[in-house]
Amino acid sequence: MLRLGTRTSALAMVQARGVAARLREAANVPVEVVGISTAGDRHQGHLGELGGKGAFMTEIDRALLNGRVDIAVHCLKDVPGDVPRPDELVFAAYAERDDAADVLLFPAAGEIRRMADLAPGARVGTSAVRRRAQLGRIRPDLRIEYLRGNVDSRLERLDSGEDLDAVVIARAGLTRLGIDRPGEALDILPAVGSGVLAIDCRRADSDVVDLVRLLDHRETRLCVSAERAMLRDLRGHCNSPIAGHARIERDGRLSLRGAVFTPDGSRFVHAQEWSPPEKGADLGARVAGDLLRKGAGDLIESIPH
Ligand SMILES: NCc1[nH]cc(CCC(=O)O)c1CC(=O)O
Repeated sequence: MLRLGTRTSALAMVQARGVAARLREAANVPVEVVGISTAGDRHQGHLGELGGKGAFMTEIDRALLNGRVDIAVHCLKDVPGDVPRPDELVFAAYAERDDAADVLLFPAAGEIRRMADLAPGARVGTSAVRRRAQLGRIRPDLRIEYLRGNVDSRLERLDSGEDLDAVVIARAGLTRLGIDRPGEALDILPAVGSGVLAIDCRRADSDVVDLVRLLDHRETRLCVSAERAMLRDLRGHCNSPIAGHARIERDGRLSLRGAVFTPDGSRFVHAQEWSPPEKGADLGARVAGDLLRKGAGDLIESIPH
């Protein structure tokens, strides 16, 4: 029996049950999902007060390290790029990437269905600095309100009609939760790791690592290796508006686009490079180098954290 740990949010649980089902099918082993409450889920205020996204990781890492669970499932997007992972743990699989897009959603009872129809100064909810910055580039008039919490509570606040005209949510999250509502896919660069589930194991548990490897998706791993290498070299912190997205092009090469913004998006640097598919780590380093030469370091350092 394998025990699979994850956060207790509806999204985390639905993701974990999906991974458990795929493991049972691929490896013919019983898998039990264990919900683990994390500081990030318990805390209602600004994530920065807890030191950022790592607030979702600590308890789950501990449960893996002390043997309470054997496997953990994380949204890779929520795994900080500026803190090294524990040496004893390894991401044995990256599941095939789902849609990486960010979608703008509107109150269910209203008439508005497109950003172009939002009035000047309309209020848009998001907690992501990357979304805030890129919305600022498209529609500098919009008022961005800090909104975090699980998908359901964000949609509830939107639909209450009280104080928001739109919210930005990851398409992958909506799809996994089976939420089907009209929205507008935003033409912005996604977060590093968006739409990817990372499956964590104890490195020394070679039997478990071998089973979990059955779920690894090669193209996703290649893309992720480029995106994460870029993120690492940029030394971003949790308030850094950083975007990065890799893909395998039709000619078989791996491409990576990266960008770093000021908080309001008024200034930014952008880079894109290509490499052979197996050279993701080099590609990430090259794109980061290019961004840093263009001034990304100053943009990142000028933001308080
Ligand atoms: N930051 C929270 C979070 N982490 C991963 C997802 C969705 C799934 C994904 O992109 O992997 C979401 C929801 C959202 O950003 O709206």
